[in-house]
Amino acid sequence: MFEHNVGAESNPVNLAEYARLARKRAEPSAWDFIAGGSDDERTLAANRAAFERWTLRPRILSGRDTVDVSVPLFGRTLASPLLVAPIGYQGLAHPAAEVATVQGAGAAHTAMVVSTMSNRTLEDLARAASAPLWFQLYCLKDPELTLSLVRRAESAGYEALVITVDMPRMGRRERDLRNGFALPAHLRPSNLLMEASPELHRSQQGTSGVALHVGQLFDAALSWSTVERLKQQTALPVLLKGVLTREDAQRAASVGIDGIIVSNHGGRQLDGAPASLDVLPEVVEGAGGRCRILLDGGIRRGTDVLKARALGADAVLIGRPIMWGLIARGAEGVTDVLRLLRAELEQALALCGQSRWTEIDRSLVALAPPCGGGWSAPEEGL
Ligand SMILES: Cc1cc2nc3c(=O)[nH]c(=O)nc-3n(C[C@H](O)[C@H](O)[C@H](O)COP(=O)(O)O)c2cc1C
Ligand SMILES: O=C(O)C(=O)c1ccccc1
Repeated sequence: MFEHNVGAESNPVNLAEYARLARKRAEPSAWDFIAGGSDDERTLAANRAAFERWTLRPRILSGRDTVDVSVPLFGRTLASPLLVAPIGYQGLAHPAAEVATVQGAGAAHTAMVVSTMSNRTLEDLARAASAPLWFQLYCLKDPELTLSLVRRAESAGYEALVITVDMPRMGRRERDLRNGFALPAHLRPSNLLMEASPELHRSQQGTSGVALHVGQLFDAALSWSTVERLKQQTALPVLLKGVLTREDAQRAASVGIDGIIVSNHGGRQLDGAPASLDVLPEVVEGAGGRCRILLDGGIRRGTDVLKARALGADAVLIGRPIMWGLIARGAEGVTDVLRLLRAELEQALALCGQSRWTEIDRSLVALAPPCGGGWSAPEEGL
């Protein structure tokens, strides 16, 4: 359905072309870590397939010639509904690691979520920022260490706390096991002041150093009481990332959680979990208007962003395509990926006869029989 070779080498015009460029440039085991999912990668594939099942219902003769994609969120207006998803170990993608991503996102006026597992300190990243930053928290076995990360994020000016709740342990990423993937010795989880564990850097076929490290560090018994305590301990808006059911959305709302990120972690955790888009409506229902709803997983086109909005998302996060931009072109690549996606979104909005992001509703989409073709980037590596 979409064949595109011309210009892909030098000047990508869409995210698929960035994927191709990045794949050529990346070190193969780093590419596999970034691109891969868990087990059979069914959930990874499902994220994309879900978008292909919806069509848009454009309305004609709207008489409107402006588009406004700004979105009010947690007391501030974001320039667009796109955010950079939290991604750990970005030193695998570029020597400047998260610094380049922060700069690239800033140039595109796009908010970014910084991972607990960044290769630069959260303070260094705050200094490099020119757009809002949120902090993504992995709850660690040591509750004092966890709380110290929250305090550091508050002091550095981060505007929201995203608690990732879908990784009590790391999914089995078979590409990493096959590659004996480990974090190269020159890279560190810089926010964690203690000595890095040797396991993290030990390459051994059949094991993942990153997964072993997660097993040592992360709270495998993470529970609602931990989340409720953290909510009481901070004045920042708190979001839960990794909610996929109505029941959990109801509970999150009832304990005062400010936002939910509907996510299956880009197909990297439970394989067999539903596509995030497919469960968006039930999560919206469960939250009952009490939380803001964000979504990530498989967003590759402006029209995907529009579909997520029509089904109830207030904003979306972009994961792997940011790494494609970073690998291909550093900070400028990140900016370009975000600009391309935003331009596609504005174009799609206008062609749908809409002028405001905030006014889009369910009537903009309809379920359609499979129309063939679809996303053809090599990210799945098949
Ligand atoms: C290489 C990589 C590292 C990631 N690291 C984190 C992380 O540190 N914290 C987190 O909450 N999510 C992490 N994620 C998940 C992303 O935030 C996001 O949920 C997912 O990538 C969205 O799907 P997409 O890549 O299809 O856009 C990571 C994803 C990738 C691909
Ligand atoms: O790989 C991931 O999905 C992820 O969340 C992570 C966790 C620990 C370190 C780096 C990335």
